[in-house]
Amino acid sequence: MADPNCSISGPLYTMYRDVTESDTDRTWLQDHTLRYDITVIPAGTCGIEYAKTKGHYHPAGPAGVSYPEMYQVLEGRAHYLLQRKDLTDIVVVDAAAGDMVLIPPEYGHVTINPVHETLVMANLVSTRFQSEYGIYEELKGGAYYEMEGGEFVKNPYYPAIPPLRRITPPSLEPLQIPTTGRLYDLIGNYQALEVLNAPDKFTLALRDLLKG
Ligand SMILES: O=P(O)(O)OC[C@H]1O[C@](O)(CO)[C@@H](O)[C@@H]1O
Repeated sequence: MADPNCSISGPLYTMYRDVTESDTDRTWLQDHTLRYDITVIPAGTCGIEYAKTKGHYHPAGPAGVSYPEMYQVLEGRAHYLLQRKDLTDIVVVDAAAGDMVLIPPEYGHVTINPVHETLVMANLVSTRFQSEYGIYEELKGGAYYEMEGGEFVKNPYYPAIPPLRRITPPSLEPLQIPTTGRLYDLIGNYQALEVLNAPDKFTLALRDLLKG
């Protein structure tokens, strides 16, 4: 957090791992090395900074491309603060209930709850890796902190970084991922979800995803 001594009553957020509606879905996810999770970030601030997740990067898979992740806002609003590993691009994606957001390879991510309403979001992600927290721990969070009222303040522990780009959720059409329904309903549709395990097969579409 921007203020390491800030305090908050109760947990900043809660993660429900490996959630399914049926054993059939659980088996399908396991067979395809995928996981569906739900995260709840209650409204609130720590000091004057909005509640958020800790932040992490994903490692590269065998083909050298790092694993993406797919989110959907179920309730509330989310700011997905995405930063390239080389810090040449830092983007905040403003997402509302129903929106799906894909975290592309090379980008670390923090999710911020920027409103006075509980944020509930779901994610689908490969189980073939462990999250990497190193940079976020060393540099005390993401490259920007979002303060009450919506101001983004540069994290002073970071070197010179580009200004923050603000975008709406990019279309997932180039990846042929249907985004009109529930993220959960993509379980069983490996054509849509293969990108989570094998991003190297989709490099072109992924490269341009955040171009805006
Ligand atoms: O691991 P962090 O940085 O706390 O982020 C939590 C987020 O990461 C995930 O565990 C998976 O990337 C999500 O379920 C959750 O929203």
